[in-house]
Amino acid sequence: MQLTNLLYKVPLQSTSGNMSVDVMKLTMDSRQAGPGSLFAAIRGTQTDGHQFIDKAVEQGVTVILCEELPDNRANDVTYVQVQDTSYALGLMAANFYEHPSQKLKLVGVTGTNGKTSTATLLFRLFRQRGYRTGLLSTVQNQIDETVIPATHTTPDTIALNELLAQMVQRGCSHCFMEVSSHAMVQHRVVGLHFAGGIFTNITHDHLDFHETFDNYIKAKKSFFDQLPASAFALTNLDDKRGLVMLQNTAARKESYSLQTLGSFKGRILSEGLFGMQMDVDGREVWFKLTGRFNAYNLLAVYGAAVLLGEDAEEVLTQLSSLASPPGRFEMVISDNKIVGIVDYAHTPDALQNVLETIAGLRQGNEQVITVVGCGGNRDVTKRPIMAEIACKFSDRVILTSDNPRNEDPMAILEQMQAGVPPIHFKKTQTIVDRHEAIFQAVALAGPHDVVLVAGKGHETYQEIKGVKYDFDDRQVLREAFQQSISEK
Ligand SMILES: CC(=O)N[C@H]1[C@@H](OP(=O)(O)OP(=O)(O)OC[C@H]2O[C@@H](n3ccc(=O)[nH]c3=O)[C@H](O)[C@@H]2O)O[C@H](CO)[C@@H](O)[C@@H]1O[C@H](C)C(=O)N[C@@H](C)C(=O)N[C@H](CCC(=O)O)C(=O)O
Ligand SMILES: Nc1ncnc2c1ncn2[C@@H]1O[C@H](COP(=O)(O)OP(=O)(O)OP(=O)(O)O)[C@@H](O)[C@H]1O
Ligand SMILES: N[C@H](CCC[C@H](N)C(=O)O)C(=O)O
Ligand SMILES: [Mg+2]
Repeated sequence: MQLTNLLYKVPLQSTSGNMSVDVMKLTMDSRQAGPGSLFAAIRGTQTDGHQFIDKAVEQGVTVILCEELPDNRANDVTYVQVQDTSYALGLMAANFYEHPSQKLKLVGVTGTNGKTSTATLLFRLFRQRGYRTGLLSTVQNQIDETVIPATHTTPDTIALNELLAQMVQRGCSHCFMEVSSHAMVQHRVVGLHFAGGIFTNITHDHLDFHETFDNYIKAKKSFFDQLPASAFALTNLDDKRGLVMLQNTAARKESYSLQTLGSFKGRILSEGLFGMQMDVDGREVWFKLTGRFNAYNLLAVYGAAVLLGEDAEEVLTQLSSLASPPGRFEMVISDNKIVGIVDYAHTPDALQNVLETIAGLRQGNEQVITVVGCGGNRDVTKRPIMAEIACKFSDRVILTSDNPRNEDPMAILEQMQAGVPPIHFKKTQTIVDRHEAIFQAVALAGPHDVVLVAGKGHETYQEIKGVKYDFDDRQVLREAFQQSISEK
């Protein structure tokens, strides 16, 4: 694409060099830059992309997009200076891929918890309704039946537009995507046209990145601030910040609630381990998902589908046949009836929701044994809180490693231990090795007891010092069940 077309609507500060060059590829990584490509220098959290401009030039790059022009500029390279490279790149990626988001109905889901669940249920629902559909999620990206591995909850702006363009090419009419708070701050969705936005909830997370809760709220809210008037903005009225999110949006304001009157109203009638009965806008429906948090997700999915023009009754009938997404309250039951639950609860709020759901499903004096850890190189403030919640709602707790990444696993566990109230010391154990921790939990369990393995959900690896080792909580649970039965 001609550089001038690529720069359509991009606020420029200055340019130098030939502006009638052709750009074949966009990249923000100098290691991927070469002849015909445009390298965008982005100031990151680890390093500053501006440091790699010379390297990109050496590799024969055609255009440099930057916030600061280098003093020594190459004659055969075009330099474009903008105020904010990530923002400019967002607009340029949309131009480069010819605005795929305008050629399908794109719905974004934001919030601390429930994005993957909501987006995945919407994706499955719309596929079941016969639409070609796309999904961009933490677990995986999908173009109809084709699975494309995901590296982020929200892909970077270039990958994102490329994926959307592929969806359009494959005839998709809808795409459901997660919009993380990181994505908002880094302008990953800046050039996109949304048909709708959904807010799930907001609780503490990612304070390592956003620093204050206020910044985190602002990041989520900015998604609704940028929605066009043609879109719908569907919010959770029962969340304290539900209305704040929509304060400045131009989009049509819609809401859902389990507690008050919203555009879409639901009520849980009964709950069991294998599903729940709800009243949704006056219709009684049985869902295969359980837990109050899933009642919210289902209501959001139903509301969004209706706002996209689908028939309410048909939507509810089809929703009732859908199962939970992978690693979200996923059950593995042993031959002797120990109930294993693998859940991606990696925030205090999610952990509490899952444990409260389990507590609500208890019928007698079954024990709840929780295995939980916290990821390294992530928000440290949640560590003691998650340990405290685990203790409060469980009979036994085994603190273990999640993805330690580049931190010392024992140091993370010490921060978790600091949250364990003295009265719970006796029921708490610390086992660094996650495999061993799961085996120990199963060894402690008897028939009908619940073993909750929290934090990693669908993940099939454990990341330790830059290496991703094969690890699947569901698989390890199955192995532990087998061993416990053969020993008994
Ligand atoms: C905190 C964060 O979001 N980091 C993302 C960010 O990295 P960064 O800002 O640290 O980048 P950096 O390493 O400082 O480098 C700055 C720039 O120099 C460039 N560079 C670097 C080295 C080099 O040799 N040449 C070069 O050009 C880099 O490509 C980059 O453009 O930009 C990178 C390139 O797009 C991302 O891969 C990286 O995601 C990392 C892997 C990550 O873990 N992100 C997580 C925290 C994240 O984004 N999570 C959210 C959701 C979480 C949730 O909702 O629960 C997500 O959307 O996935
Ligand atoms: N609506 C909800 N409210 C609160 N907790 C939820 C909700 N939906 C799911 N959860 C809990 O949060 C966990 C993560 O859910 P999900 O993967 O859908 O969230 P997410 O927002 O996509 O998370 P991430 O930020 O990691 O992408 C689930 O395993 C469950 O424990
Ligand atoms: N998208 C989240 C996932 C956290 C999952 C947990 N298993 C961890 O590794 O901390 C993040 O990148 O912060
Ligand atoms: Mg997600």
